[in-house]
Amino acid sequence: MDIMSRVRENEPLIHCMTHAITMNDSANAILAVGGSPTMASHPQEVEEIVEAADSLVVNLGNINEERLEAMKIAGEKAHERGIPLLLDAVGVACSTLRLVYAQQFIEHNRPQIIKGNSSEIRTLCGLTAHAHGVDAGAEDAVTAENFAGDARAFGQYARQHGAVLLVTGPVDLVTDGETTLGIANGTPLLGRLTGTGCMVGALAGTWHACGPSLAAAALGTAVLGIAGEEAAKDCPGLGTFHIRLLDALSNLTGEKVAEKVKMVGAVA
Ligand SMILES: Nc1ncnc2c1ncn2[C@@H]1O[C@H](COP(=O)(O)OP(=O)(O)OP(=O)(O)O)[C@@H](O)[C@H]1O
Ligand SMILES: Cc1ncsc1CCO
Repeated sequence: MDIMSRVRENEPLIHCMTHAITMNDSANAILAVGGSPTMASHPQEVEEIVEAADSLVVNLGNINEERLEAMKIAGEKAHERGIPLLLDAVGVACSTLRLVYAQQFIEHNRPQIIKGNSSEIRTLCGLTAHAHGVDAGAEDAVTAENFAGDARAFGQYARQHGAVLLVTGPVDLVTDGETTLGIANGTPLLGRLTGTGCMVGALAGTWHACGPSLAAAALGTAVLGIAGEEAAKDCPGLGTFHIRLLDALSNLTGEKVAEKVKMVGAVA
């Protein structure tokens, strides 16, 4: 059975620690593909909640003191239990606080998937980056021309940290340092709606409960990209796109994804 069907059958419990800007969209994305979301972030209850979870997503967007503390407790619990753990490194390219926190989180808790846009992942890898706030700078985008070089640089970091890197943008790159996948699905509308990167993290974290990290990461971005393409058809504007994105997500199957996925520049 494919990972998408396994999630629909098992309804895994996904603990998704994210922020107000994207909380509702992330919970609905998880529900749309068959997962069961919890979103709690109180430091005094998060350990108990992660104890019961099948997968943890930690998103560094819009942080505050309470979330920093709760995400630390949750990350340690997930590591101790050995459950799937995804770190979404939102904002590490524009905030030293988040960068240092992410580096320590990765060191201590060994997330199996580390996600970010191209500027965020370049920053984590110690490469020059041109972030525009929490968005990626155009100069940092993965393209057909720089794909092989980016695959090498990101692959080295992935091997060193025993993690899959999930890098989003017009072309997405997923690598564990051995296998690198390029995924070209999507629409520019996804870049104009806030929180779509966070939805990719929530989705990858959901499939992470029922499948290997590389496949879960690739599915996360491929599925949002394909859903975006469906939602963009004859779309009058961003508001309708937002609603149709959820419609498309809830209707996608593994077969449809296999038919629609656009792989580019795969390096194995
Ligand atoms: N110009 C584009 N063309 C096609 N797909 C895109 C484009 N821009 C973004 N996407 C898709 O949108 C999704 C989110 O990627 P993006 O890099 O914009 O994340 P992000 O900057 O972290 O987003 P956010 O800050 O809104 O959460 C990915 O699945 C990506 O493939
Ligand atoms: C965290 C954050 N800050 C501004 S927009 C946004 C959501 C996407 O990253």
